[in-house]
Amino acid sequence: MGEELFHKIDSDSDGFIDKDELFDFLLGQDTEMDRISEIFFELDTNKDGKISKAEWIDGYARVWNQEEFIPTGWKTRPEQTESYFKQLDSGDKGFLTFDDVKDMLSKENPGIEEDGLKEMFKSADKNADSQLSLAEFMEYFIDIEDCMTMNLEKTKKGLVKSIVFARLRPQAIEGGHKDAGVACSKKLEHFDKKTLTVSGKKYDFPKQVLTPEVNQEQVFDTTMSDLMDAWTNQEMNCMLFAYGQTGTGKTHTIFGTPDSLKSDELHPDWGIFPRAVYTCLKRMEASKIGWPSLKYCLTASAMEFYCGMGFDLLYDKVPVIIDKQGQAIGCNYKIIEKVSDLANFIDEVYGKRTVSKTKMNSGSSRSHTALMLTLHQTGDVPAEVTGTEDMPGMYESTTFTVMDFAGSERVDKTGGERADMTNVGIKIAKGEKLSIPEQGCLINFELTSLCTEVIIASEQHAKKKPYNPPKALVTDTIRFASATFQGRSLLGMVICISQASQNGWETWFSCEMAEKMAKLTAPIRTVTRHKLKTAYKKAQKAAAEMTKDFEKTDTKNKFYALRKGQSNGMKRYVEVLERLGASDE
Ligand SMILES: Nc1ncnc2c1ncn2[C@@H]1O[C@H](COP(=O)(O)OP(=O)(O)OP(=O)(O)O)[C@@H](O)[C@H]1O
Repeated sequence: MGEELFHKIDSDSDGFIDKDELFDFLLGQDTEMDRISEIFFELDTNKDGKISKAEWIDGYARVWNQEEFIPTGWKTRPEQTESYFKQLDSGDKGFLTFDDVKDMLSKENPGIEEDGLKEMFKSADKNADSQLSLAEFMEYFIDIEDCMTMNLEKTKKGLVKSIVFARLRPQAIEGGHKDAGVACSKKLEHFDKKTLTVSGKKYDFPKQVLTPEVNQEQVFDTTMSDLMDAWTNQEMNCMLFAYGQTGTGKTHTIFGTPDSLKSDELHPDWGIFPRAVYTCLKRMEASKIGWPSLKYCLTASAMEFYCGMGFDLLYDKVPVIIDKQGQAIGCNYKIIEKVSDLANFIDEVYGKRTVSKTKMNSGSSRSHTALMLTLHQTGDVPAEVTGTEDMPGMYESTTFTVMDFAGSERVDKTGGERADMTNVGIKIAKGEKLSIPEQGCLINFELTSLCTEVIIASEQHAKKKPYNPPKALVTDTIRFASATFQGRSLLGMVICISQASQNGWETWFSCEMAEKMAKLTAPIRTVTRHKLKTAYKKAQKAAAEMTKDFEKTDTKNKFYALRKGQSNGMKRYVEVLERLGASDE
């Protein structure tokens, strides 16, 4: 707890808490200015004007035994509210008595006498059993308005800007990310919390540079705060591009260590994906308290884009159709009820990915992977929300996609001859296998095309014109990702960067790409809400048609695998809607 809190307060992640950081944190907790100065003085034992981690760990418990600790955001982050409830619950009873909450109430309401605090307790204690259950505690204290607030950056025309971050990989002690002291045509010369300088060019596109010492929790809190809110509370689809040279830590950033995925409790090594699952499930549980008609189901799907085409990683790698809206049709999915359900999902996904050994990473991914978490929600929507009338049994689904892009690399690093895109195109058309340099060539082509699409989309939106992703001469990868540029999803991006001198060119390429992505401005749309029963009928009809199509298809027909995947995916979707009660009378 002490260490976790240290990182939370150390907002610039320089390894020290300075006075401003402590003030920022504690003023938010309603602590008096004088008391904050006293706390700072007490913790800064060597009086160098900053609190090191050792000083913090040493003094934290001492100081906070005198102060009751209230975590930041406990009223706006349901996932924090639960842990705060547990902290207050002396003796792990599973409920709170007046004595448990008395100090917290008096801190929150300075000047109110004990009788007044008792009145508050009574108001929260709905069933008058002198105990606050988690549900009662949340219902009384959670600030729904604040939960719904996002800080998206917008242009004057109201277009939403993409949210781009850079994460620096720690120096490796061996392998391709150990500094070999080799001069390269480009060089990472400097980085700080906001900028990166590569060969004289200063990049200021990152909303924040996540420096090497930044831990997994901080990466999630920083990069995902708005995306999580958009996805779980604001009816928006979200897409996070993870990009970087091979071995720079994309998989580490997305998933974290394999062992950590066995845990269902918050784990320090979890990457973004398990944290998103954990936070989403906690939020849904908390939402059910204030909104009893809510039912939800979280599903995970995965697609691989290899040789420009999409394949379902959860169903025999059958091809997936990307429709005109850039949506993947008929992907199979797994139901995720707890974080440890992800372990199997990830084993399956990453076991099936097309991986080649390159000089830089023994398990380098030479394909792009889309990992999709879809939150299906149904419930009665009250008139206060619709603005018109009560709408019973409504349904919506929002998807959070992580697009794990294979990195661009110079040919001499992948090991092989230089490839040419025309020959690559001919080979793909003939269905021939690509060599590693040819896979690299296609990857570079797709990444460059994506940047071009960002520029076109932003120009169109600035002119108040719609952007249409290209239909011809593009790969499925680009059609899928560029739907985001239309405003169908809120876009975030994390680029992972190596510090090693021999990787300067790749670092420069990553910065150039991220700089372009950061220029994206789009009119972000919310998803459409339907009646659950209507969505169910439509899905049943589509599943029946697709199954009929598939059953009529000969195994030798080139569309056999595709139709098999579609019919399976649609049947599974029908099952999800049934889980939500769509078939109940
Ligand atoms: N921030 C970090 N902290 C600790 N270890 C890291 C970090 N980033 C990367 N690593 C380690 O570096 C190695 C390579 O990282 P990872 O597999 O995540 O790279 P990648 O970018 O996904 O590569 P590829 O594109 O080839 O799949 C792993 O052993 C990982 O644990």
